[in-house]
Amino acid sequence: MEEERVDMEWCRWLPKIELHAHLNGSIRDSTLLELAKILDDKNVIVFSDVEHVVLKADRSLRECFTMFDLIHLLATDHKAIRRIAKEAVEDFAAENVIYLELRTTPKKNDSIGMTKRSYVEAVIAGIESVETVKVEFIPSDENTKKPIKTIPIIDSYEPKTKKIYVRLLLSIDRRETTAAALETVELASEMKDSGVIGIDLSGNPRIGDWFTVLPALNRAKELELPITLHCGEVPNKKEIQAMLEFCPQRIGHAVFLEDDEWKTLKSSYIPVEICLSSNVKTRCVPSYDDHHFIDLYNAKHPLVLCTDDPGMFSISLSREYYIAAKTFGLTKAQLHEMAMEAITYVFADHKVKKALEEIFKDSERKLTQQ
Ligand SMILES: CNc1ncnc2c1ncn2[C@@H]1O[C@H](COP(=O)(O)O)[C@@H](O)[C@H]1O
Ligand SMILES: [Zn+2]
Repeated sequence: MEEERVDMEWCRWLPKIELHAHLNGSIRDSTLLELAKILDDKNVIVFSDVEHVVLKADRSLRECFTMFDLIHLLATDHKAIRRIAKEAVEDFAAENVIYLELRTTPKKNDSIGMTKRSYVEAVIAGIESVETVKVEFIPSDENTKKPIKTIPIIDSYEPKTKKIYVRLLLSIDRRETTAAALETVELASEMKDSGVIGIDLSGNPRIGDWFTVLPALNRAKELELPITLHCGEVPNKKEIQAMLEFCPQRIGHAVFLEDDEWKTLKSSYIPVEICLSSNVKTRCVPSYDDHHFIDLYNAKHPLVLCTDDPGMFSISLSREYYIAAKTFGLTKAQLHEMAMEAITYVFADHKVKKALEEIFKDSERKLTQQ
């Protein structure tokens, strides 16, 4: 084996599983600027006001949510939603992401005839219109008898992976009412055969109340929809405890846990979606060196590296693996094992997990030959 050296190229080569990525946080800057130009032409916004906001590199957590309000204004209609969903899948595939759970908050906008359902249908249409890589989107579950949607590969574009599995999580925004959150959960259940696989709770962690969304999350449990919660992105002891007690299938972030909550988390084995750059860039964690990733990693706690918002933070999943390697001295074998471990935490069925295992077995063989 050659001298161990983890570089970006190797991290791109590594097959990866992305379990925490928000659709509207994954938009290319170039697309946001194009969408801004269209709205400028319609006199809805002033392009020059928006341009410097879009291109700003570092944002505090509060500034991120102001930015999301702007993004939601720019990517408002069904056409824009289709486009950003298509491009997001292409961009993840280009990083050799072989399985993507993309999450998004279904939005309603009466003035353009958008319902939560039509929003999700636009996302699905975008995913199905990807042409640069084969997309396995509709679950291949025998009971549904639905064909796997595959699209021929176009030669002119070279994605790292030849096939990407994509599933959708519907997000509840913490600003929503109980009724609105319930509507999202019912929609997710109705769209189970259309590629929707679970529920996420996200949004500005300083806004909203756990007990407002709890009835909807309980309903999701009843409907056997897997759940992931943004947990402890800001200090909120009561809420963190309530979330851990709720026992979701996964949690995201887990930054501001105190000793007793760490104990509860570690004994619960709830997998944690780790978002290194998101936490550092939003200043929730002071530096990569200070990140709780290494504590969980050393404790062999289930975890998966994720991007959160690759567009918003100008990052990629390959880069997150590279940062983990550089910051914590992880070897190629350790990174490969960590990437492969994520199979256990995906919400997709056994058949998909088996297929992912095969891909990692193959890359493991190649790794030993490197
Ligand atoms: C930075 N940390 C974060 N913490 C909490 N929620 C976040 C987030 N990043 C993104 N979102 C959630 O995802 C939405 C954008 O994607 P969608 O419109 O759903 O596709 C944001 O409005 C917020 O609700
Ligand atoms: Zn998130």
